[in-house]
Amino acid sequence: MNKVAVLVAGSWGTALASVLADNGREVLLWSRNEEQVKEINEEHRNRRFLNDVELSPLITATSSLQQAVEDADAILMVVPSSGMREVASRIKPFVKKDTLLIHATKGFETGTLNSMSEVISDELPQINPKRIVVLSGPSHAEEVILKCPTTVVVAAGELEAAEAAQDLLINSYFRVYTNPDVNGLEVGGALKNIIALGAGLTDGLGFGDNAKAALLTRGLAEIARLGTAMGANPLTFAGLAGIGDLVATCTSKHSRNWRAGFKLGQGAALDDVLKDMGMVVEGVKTTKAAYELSRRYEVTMPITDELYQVLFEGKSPKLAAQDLMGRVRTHEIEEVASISSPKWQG
Ligand SMILES: NC(=O)C1=CN([C@@H]2O[C@H](COP(=O)(O)OP(=O)(O)OC[C@H]3O[C@@H](n4cnc5c(N)ncnc54)[C@H](OP(=O)(O)O)[C@@H]3O)[C@@H](O)[C@H]2O)C=CC1
Ligand SMILES: O=C(CO)COP(=O)(O)O
Repeated sequence: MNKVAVLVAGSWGTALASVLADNGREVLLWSRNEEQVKEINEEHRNRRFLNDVELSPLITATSSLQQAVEDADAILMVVPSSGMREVASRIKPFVKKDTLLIHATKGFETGTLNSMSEVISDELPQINPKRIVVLSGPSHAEEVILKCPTTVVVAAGELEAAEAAQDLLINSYFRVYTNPDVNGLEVGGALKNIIALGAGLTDGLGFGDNAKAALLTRGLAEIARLGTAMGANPLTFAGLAGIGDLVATCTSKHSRNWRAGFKLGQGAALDDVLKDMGMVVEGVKTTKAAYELSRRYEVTMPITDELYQVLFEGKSPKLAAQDLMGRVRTHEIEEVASISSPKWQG
């Protein structure tokens, strides 16, 4: 696996392209922005997203999707969830059926409530769905690009596909685990952004560490409740794509979701916060998707419900916090009647 296409040249795509280049892969990094392509090729920089870090000469940028993917042994899709279907459908004519397809996007499709692997599978029917790999875990681009020690996890229906992705990406500062639980990784990766928005909100409101710990812990409980109803292994949420990513995102200055929540907690309006960020804040759309998924799967998700009302119905964050604290008293741990966890064959 020597040639890898990375779509797109946002912060996470560029950081993953650097990991691949450090592993000796030839990387074609696609962007729809000609100026960014020129900057990467001529100056080896992607200043808008990753400041002044120098990129490897093994990374070549292109604005042609065909050129990026047609000779690629592997394609790494890192498009924000809102653009995944469009980009997947545009590459369809050029993707061969044995290409390794990995995605590292954290979100669900608005409207259909499809996961990203379902969207990719719809648009690229030539790829065996069991060979679509999900990459998730606690991994801020700003730290990966500086080669800070990072651990992630990849999941696919076929062990061999997950191991191929592991081989492609693992190195001395980027440790990659495998897991058969595609649903668990996709639910954990997407929904932690809701809780990160909430953690930012509580910090913006001036609540303390107790409130943040409560939000992380009870947030994890509702993520696991929905994930399990969708067929995930509850233990996945005790791993990198669950508690690992929650800790990294809810406590980090790098997190766009935390930063957006913080500004909302200080009284800013959602539209202004998103405009100022200039980068993707997946948690906003994911709050809507999770609110709808909780109804589809008949799962109680009080934090998601309150955040939905704050983001989309003008509820005050303070009242949302009061309402969460004033819920009817309940047990901490729920009975789980039967769990059927995904497993690899053989
Ligand atoms: N940043 C991180 O540390 C991590 C991010 N992720 C996930 O990775 C995904 C991408 O996030 P990230 O790289 O941070 O986002 P950024 O905001 O850094 O960059 C997003 C990029 O996507 C481009 N883009 C958006 N929509 C389209 C489209 N329809 N077609 C083509 N290009 C498009 C934007 O281009 P333009 O500027 O032209 O709009 C921009 O270059 C998200 O799901 C995020 O949750 C996961 C782990 C870590
Ligand atoms: O997913 C991430 C870290 O694992 C990045 O989170 P943000 O999108 O909130 O920056």
